[in-house]
Amino acid sequence: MPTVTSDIEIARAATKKPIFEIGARLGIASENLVPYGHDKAKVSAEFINAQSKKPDGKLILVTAINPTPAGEGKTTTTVGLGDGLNRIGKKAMICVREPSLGPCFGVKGGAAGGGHAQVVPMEDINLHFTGDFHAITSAHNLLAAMIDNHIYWGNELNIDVRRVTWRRVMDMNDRALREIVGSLGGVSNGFPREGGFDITVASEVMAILCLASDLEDLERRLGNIIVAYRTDKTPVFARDLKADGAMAVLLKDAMQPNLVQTLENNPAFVHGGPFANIAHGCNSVIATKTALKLADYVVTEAGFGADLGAEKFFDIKCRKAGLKPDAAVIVATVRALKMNGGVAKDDLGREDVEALTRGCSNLGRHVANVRKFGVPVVVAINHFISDTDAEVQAVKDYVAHLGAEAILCRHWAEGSAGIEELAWKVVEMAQSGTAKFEPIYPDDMPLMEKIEAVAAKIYHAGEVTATKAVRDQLKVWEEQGYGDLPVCMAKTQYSFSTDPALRGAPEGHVVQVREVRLSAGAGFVVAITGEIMTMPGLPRSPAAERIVLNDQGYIEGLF
Ligand SMILES: Nc1ncnc2c1ncn2[C@@H]1O[C@H](COP(=O)(O)OP(=O)(O)O)[C@@H](O)[C@H]1O
Ligand SMILES: O=COP(=O)(O)O
Ligand SMILES: [Mg+2]
Repeated sequence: MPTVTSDIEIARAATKKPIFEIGARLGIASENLVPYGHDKAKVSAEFINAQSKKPDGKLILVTAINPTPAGEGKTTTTVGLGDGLNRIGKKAMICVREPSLGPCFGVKGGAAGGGHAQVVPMEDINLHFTGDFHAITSAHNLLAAMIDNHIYWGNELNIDVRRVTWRRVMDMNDRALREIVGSLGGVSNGFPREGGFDITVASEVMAILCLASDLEDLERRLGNIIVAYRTDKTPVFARDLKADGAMAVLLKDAMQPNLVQTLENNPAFVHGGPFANIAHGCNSVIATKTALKLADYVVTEAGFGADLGAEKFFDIKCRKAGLKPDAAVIVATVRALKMNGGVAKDDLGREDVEALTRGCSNLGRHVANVRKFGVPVVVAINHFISDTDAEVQAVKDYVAHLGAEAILCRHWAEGSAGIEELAWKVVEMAQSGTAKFEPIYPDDMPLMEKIEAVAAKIYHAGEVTATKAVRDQLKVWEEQGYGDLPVCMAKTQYSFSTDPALRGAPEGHVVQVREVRLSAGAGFVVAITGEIMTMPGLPRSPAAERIVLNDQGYIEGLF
């Protein structure tokens, strides 16, 4: 097996251009860029507002099949495809999410792409970047502190201390903080109550930043956050605590998209970072809409498999932002197809065409699902060194039977030179005008029926179960005027079902909705199914154990 240069070594060897040059290629003058060093910058709100009259470029979504724990290369393929489009002479840019420190120091590692398809500087992007996540964490926890402080000083709003729904967040995996009791230690510390921490990427503030159209909309949405209920079950909003102004101040800079570049010096926005299993999983609307004004082709990603990220990209982000996607790329890997065909994680390196063909049922389901949104689909086989010709051919043959095309892509190993065929295919699809995007359910469908529509049409569930309390809560929110909101399904990323071990394309399974949460600021209702966690834990041997500074003070172990 040839030695593989690590992502961080490739990224460190990159010849980056000054960020002002990258901006100039997009028509962004230096006075409209706020530099963070020489290779990162935020784009000014004034410049963004001045682009509104320009025509939009074509919008391409990169999604995937149900992944292995390592991920199947959506971000890598988004970067590679952006480079590939520029290589064939198209004016293209990419929009991806900011990585979370949680998976970076936990299991999955970074989220800046991989191999010769990365955004750089990958260390900065995977660590503190431009501080957006710290700002989101601070804004979220300021609100939490103001809730307990209000209760401490007499609780004029008559908050029912048993019904505070706003938790705290931290951008790190820490199971010990999932359920805590705060304000212990006596009178001066306030009124003890149960609470807990979620990971920052699951925060409603993150979702608000990603869905807000500008600073005014951001502040309005922040004010709409429901933090608690009174004993008469009426909601208490962030604006009742006068927290929205200060939160917007903390988020002012974070609202501006971050401009960086790929290894091949092509422009990239990296902005916003919600996960797609516990949140909506898409980068910010403001970055995507701005990119559409600056480039002829915009390639963006949505987290995990198409049952999660793509469904939310279509039903939440596109619906609410008025975006009309022109094409979709479904990333498939031989390893994930074999895992969906029943092969154990440790045996994925061995050729097994039979298991792979069984696992193709997962790919076929995702192709059919994306087509239900009226978006044309192409499959990108993200080539891994361990793939055999027989396995790759089996995927191509299977996809051909679906009336679609599967294109072998070697961008991880070769950069843009390895993905030209996909780039040409995406151009053909986007220019064909065949896309007729429609969300999977209408705004005025009752909330429970929306959950049932996603479960039936996307997950192929046979039934959705929910307690009377959950159903009554949805009815109350409809009476309070939230019935037109989309739903955001919190579900395992490993299966169409709520059982992470049920791979492939299960039919007729039962989706149990155990809890619902109203994100009144973000503008969606979260339906939590199965055992999904909003604060992940660290694995037995976290990646943090291998992330160090070497003798020259350089970072090692980030991947
Ligand atoms: N073709 C490939 N060969 C080897 N490793 C890859 C390949 N594509 C992606 N990777 C690695 O797999 C991991 C997941 O890739 P990523 O693009 O983050 O996936 P996703 O965005 O779908 O989670 C990263 O560590 C990346 O470097
Ligand atoms: O929300 C999850 O994103 P990835 O699939 O890119 O890990
Ligand atoms: Mg990713």
